[in-house]
Amino acid sequence: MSFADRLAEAVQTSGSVTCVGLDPRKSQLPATLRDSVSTDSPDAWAAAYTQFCTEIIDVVAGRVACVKPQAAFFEQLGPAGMVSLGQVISYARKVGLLVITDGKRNDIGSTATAYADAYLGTDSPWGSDSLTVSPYLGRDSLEPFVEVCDARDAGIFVLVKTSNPGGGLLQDRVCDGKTIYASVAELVSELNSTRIGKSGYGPVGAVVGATYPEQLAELRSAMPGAWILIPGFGAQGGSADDVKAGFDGSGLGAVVNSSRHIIFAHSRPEYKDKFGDVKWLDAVSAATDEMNAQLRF
Ligand SMILES: O=c1ccn([C@@H]2O[C@H](COP(=O)(O)O)[C@@H](O)[C@H]2O)c(=O)[nH]1
Repeated sequence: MSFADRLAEAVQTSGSVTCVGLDPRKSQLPATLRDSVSTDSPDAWAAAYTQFCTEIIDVVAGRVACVKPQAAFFEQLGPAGMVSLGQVISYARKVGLLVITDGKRNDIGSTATAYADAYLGTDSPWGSDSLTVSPYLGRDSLEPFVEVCDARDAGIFVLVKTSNPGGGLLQDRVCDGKTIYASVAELVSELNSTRIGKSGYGPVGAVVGATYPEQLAELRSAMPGAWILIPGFGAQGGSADDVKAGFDGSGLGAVVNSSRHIIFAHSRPEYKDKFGDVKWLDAVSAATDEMNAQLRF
């Protein structure tokens, strides 16, 4: 089954459009886990990251649409962190969760093929269902990813309108009468045009931040066949109202990512007293329920 159709199925069976972001940070791990790291070595932290993420995965499996490990936090630990990332991807897939690896990769076409081969598809070394990619190198840098998506029923999410405050510096520039983000959206739609599956969506998705609700509405209409990954919910200020426009009439078409507000829920003021560090997994569970409830439109 194509990635787009599998994502639709994951949303329908879990009854959730939530994507849990797996962004482990040493200083924010629950004290119970942080204190178990006996030597300050990359290997020890990597083992803690694997434990942290797999325990979260156990709590959210079947209750959310997908997970999004952020490669940067694993890369911070060097090779040991990369081993941990591999373990986390494979564990999530084993328990039936779709994985979006957030690596924002891309390069010239021949190198893009190597990235695509590396990350995409169950038989690839990383075994991820999908990957975030940058459009900056142009169409010939995206096509190799799309070819691998076709061959392996995988997906990509192209950065279209990012959630950060400075993204507009380049993305909002007007060129040939339209914004750069609108031009990227056109490219996303073109690449999907011959690849739309049963769910009405193709393998080429888009990243659009919850922090730009007006542009999200514009981009939903501009890319009717593209799944939208919406980061920026929660910790970056995006709300349920802000992401509403990302969905189609059947409640499909978008998944909303929250990382810090779910995985570090034990330190949020509203959960701290009730759960604290000891019951950090209960805090993850409560934050997941809360987000699911907010996004039930
Ligand atoms: O435009 C973008 C693209 C990616 N991200 C990533 O999503 C998560 C957000 O984490 P929160 O803790 O929920 O803020 C993180 O991995 C970012 O690198 C994004 O925020 N915006």
